[in-house]
Amino acid sequence: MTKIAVIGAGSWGSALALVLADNGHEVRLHARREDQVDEMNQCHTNESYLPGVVFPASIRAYTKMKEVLQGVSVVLIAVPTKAMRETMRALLPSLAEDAMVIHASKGIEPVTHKRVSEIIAEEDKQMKKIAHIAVLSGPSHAEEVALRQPTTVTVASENIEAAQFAQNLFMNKQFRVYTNPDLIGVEMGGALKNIIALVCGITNGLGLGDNTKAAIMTRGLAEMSRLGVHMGANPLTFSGLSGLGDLIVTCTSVHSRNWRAGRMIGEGLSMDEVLAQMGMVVEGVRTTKAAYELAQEKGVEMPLTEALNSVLFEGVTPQEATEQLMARMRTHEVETLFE
Ligand SMILES: NC(=O)c1ccc[n+]([C@@H]2O[C@H](COP(=O)([O-])OP(=O)(O)OC[C@H]3O[C@@H](n4cnc5c(N)ncnc54)[C@H](O)[C@@H]3O)[C@@H](O)[C@H]2O)c1
Ligand SMILES: O=P(O)(O)OC[C@H](O)CO
Repeated sequence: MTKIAVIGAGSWGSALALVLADNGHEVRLHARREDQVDEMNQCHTNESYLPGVVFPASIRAYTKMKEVLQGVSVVLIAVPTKAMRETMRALLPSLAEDAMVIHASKGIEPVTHKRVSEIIAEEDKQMKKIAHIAVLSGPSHAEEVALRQPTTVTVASENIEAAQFAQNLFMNKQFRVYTNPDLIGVEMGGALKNIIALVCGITNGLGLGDNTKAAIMTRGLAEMSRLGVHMGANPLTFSGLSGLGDLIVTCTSVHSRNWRAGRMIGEGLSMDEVLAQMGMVVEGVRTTKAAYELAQEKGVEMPLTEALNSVLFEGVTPQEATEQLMARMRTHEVETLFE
């Protein structure tokens, strides 16, 4: 039994806290709101994020970082990527030496273009409290994990023993965990699939069908892999759970916030209207900006990302973006064969 702090009591932090509590670990959950802490401790529910789910009574929630980190050497962080730096700054002073940090967030930071593990390492540069960083990623909607439906994910770390340690923490009969040493590939896949899910949602909102969806998912995977490999990822990682697997679950499920946000944009709502309606994080919006900037900087071709960036931030309509994509210069499908 391990004492684990889960930072972030939204959909994903709560669902993973439930998995860890099911496995007999002592789970301490950090929430920002006092009423959410009271709800979890007294009613064992989290109605604003996972309605209808009853959590194991062993999960204890706190608002104070110092309290949640008491006696803890393993921390799981599940907050939106944009909150990662402020979360690290809040937790580092109370974090134990040689701690292990596992994150479960799926984004890339605009401007710096950093992956989440890079943000965590950068924030720890002065204090040097973290021994190992790992990421947990893969096709996993919180709503289904909380119902204990069979789910598979990957844990990646540059240190394979750390990945195996995390695998053992989470693995159970309904939650199967694989390991992968390719931290870059696993993080890039998890972040970039959100862009492709937004595009799929937009085409559904436009009333387009399955041919279009298949095209976007297939060519989307091609451009995700192209950028990932350029950044140092193993190409095979993109055919695994954190690549293709997560692409399928995010592009085809009504649970996906990215897909739903895309659909509303396709139906004609503005991005501000959509984000106001969602009330939960839509990681793909900021990650589109980050990936677009990164692809431009590195000279990597990412037509779908570029098209989505033009819709989200440059006033191009979804219809115009679709026409522009279809009118692109003819090209080979598998580019490396002809180089
Ligand atoms: N929900 C899922 O099914 C799922 C699955 C896999 C990965 N993820 C990833 O997990 C991360 C968290 O997603 P989520 O679904 O739990 O989000 P959510 O919107 O459901 O909850 C976000 C949580 O982070 C907290 N938070 C802390 N600081 C914040 C800040 N500055 N701004 C906003 N929220 C802040 C919120 O209070 C809330 O508890 C994302 O990167 C997401 O891509 C989510
Ligand atoms: O709801 P989304 O679109 O943030 O996707 C949730 C998970 O990342 C699916 O694996």
